[in-house]
Amino acid sequence: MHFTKWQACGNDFVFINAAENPDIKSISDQAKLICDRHYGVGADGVIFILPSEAADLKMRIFNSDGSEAEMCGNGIRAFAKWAFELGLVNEKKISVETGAGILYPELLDDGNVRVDMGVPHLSAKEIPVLGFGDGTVVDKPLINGGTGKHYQVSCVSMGNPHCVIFVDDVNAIDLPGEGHQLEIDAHFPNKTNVEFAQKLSGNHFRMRVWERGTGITLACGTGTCAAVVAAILNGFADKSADVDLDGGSLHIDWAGSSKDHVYMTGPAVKVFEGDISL
Ligand SMILES: N[C@H](CCC[C@H](N)C(=O)O)C(=O)O
Repeated sequence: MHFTKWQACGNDFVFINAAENPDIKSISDQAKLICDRHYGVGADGVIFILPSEAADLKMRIFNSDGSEAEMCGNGIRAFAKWAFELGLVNEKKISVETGAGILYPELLDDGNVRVDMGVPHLSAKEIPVLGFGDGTVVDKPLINGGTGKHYQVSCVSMGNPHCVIFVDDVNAIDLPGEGHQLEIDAHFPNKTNVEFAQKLSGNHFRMRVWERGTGITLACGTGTCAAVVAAILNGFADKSADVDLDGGSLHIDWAGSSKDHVYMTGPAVKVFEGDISL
């Protein structure tokens, strides 16, 4: 099976063009093997490029544990560049059908990609999160069942669930130990991605992430969007922010109301192409 490997701020994916490999089910059933960094290609996830009746193209994303996610922010930037390179689209701004709705990535002249990520989802029901009431969930207490630590969490969905925690020093966090416990916390019926964010100055943040279904990654695009939305709602930033992740930086804009779209700008780079026998 032919694949193309992309990375976006170090979050890396095996891309598969369904036109060449139509048997999505048997391939996605092997996402765990494909993502294995010893026995497979090695990646944080597998992304399929598919035809769509509702948009220019359709994207499906599978985490390295084999679970399918609604959306991938770093992935959709690479998706847009690859689709254009393959000639599947002729415009630099395209529509992509995802589990988070139809989203609009745009190729910029500097090589970056700016994505209209749609609106953030803030009600407990949409995220989903249980036990925090039905209103907008912005800043609620949560006990980390694994360590007993008590965190104030901000819950935001970008189509996929995020639990954002603001701390004084992200480097002091035991990400392997705490990330997984929070990912599977009972408040999150669909589990959650976990972001630890630290305000550096002004609208500049540092963030580390434990991703649902993958674990620690060098960056998470939807997670960065969720963290900036939470920062703005908590009064830690206004309308835009630059976020430094382990693998690179992203710029996020959001005007601040639940009807305003979130915009993410960042890089995506093709690493190599190859073939794998499954
Ligand atoms: N692990 C995520 C999917 C990948 C999202 C992330 N890689 C991004 O860039 O948004 C989830 O299960 O919701």
